[in-house]
Amino acid sequence: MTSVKVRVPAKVNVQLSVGPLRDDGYHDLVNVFHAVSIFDEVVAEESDSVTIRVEGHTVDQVPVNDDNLAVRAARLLARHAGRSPGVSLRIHKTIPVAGGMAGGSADAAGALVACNELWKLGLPMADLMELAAELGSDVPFSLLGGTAVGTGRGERLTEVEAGGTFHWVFALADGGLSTAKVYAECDRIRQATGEKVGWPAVNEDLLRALRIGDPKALGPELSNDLQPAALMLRSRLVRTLDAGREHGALGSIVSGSGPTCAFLAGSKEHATDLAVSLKAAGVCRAVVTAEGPVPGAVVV
Ligand SMILES: C[C@](O)(CO)[C@H](O)COP(=O)(O)OP(=O)(O)OC[C@H]1O[C@@H](n2ccc(N)nc2=O)[C@H](O)[C@@H]1O
Ligand SMILES: Nc1ncnc2c1ncn2[C@@H]1O[C@H](COP(=O)(O)OP(=O)(O)OP(=O)(O)O)[C@@H](O)[C@H]1O
Repeated sequence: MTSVKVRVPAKVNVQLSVGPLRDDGYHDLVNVFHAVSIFDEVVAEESDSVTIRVEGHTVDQVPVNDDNLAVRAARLLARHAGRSPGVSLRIHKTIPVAGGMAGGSADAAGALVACNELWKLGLPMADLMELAAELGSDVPFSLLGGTAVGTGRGERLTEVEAGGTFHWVFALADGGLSTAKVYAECDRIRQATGEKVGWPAVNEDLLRALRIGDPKALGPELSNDLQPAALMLRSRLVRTLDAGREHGALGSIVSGSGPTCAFLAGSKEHATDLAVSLKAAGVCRAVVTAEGPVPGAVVV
């Protein structure tokens, strides 16, 4: 039986600047994405109907019906290509579920690439990117990978050439956070404090640090406008972030909508040491090291 396997990375947002709430319920962003070496695998096999199986940690929270983003991606692609959507999808999840690392988006991107190959559609990347944007704001980046600036709701991407490999430590939390609820909390805080919300702009110092591959310069530039909202909804993350700083992380930040926390290290050895310290501090469910940037969804 023909089968296609695709590997798709998680992301961390090294800058997430959130503009005002738009009429369509989304926010305009400056979203600097960075793909890291934590991967989900999507396997697509020929089938008469659409089926989905999900394996891995905390997969009980992942829908195994038409709500699954990978199933939605396969159906959307089939409709676009004017063919039947028959495919058997199997997902092996390593990216934390509802963790702020674009796990569902990764699976959607993986299904687009896998089905394009399985069904021999030969659609170009540009077409897949358009379909990806229909599925979710983070899905185009999961296809592209690397490092990129996202504008609009995060779906319009411009690649950034990173000048080296960055070493990261991720503190995974128990239980996820809903992305929509975190954005809503961000709006609530802004309204309550009367904060004036400006048009987001890319941080040029951050881009420079990425381009020259300098983690010491990148660390202090990491920023996430959703962090106060994530900390309000999950106050114990304050301790997690503090522990990273105390143990010498160059930068400590909530990843996207959280609750995963990301720590930047100066080298692979530094990342390993930091991971050991964070584990010992008992401030999270699990600790993983990863490096970035890595490519987006690829057939393996
Ligand atoms: C937090 C991030 O992960 C950072 O990369 C993304 O902005 C979220 O991307 P995503 O999970 O693909 O989100 P979507 O599925 O497009 O939207 C989920 C919900 O998040 C909110 N949302 C998302 C993107 C955006 N630019 N503004 C928003 O307000 C909306 O309430 C939306 O209904
Ligand atoms: N293939 C999938 N994998 C994970 N979650 C999925 C999938 N399909 C649908 N979902 C639903 O999407 C919700 C968000 O999960 P996801 O792992 O994408 O969150 P996230 O990583 O925080 O997203 P992001 O970082 O893009 O905001 C889950 O609670 C789950 O109900």
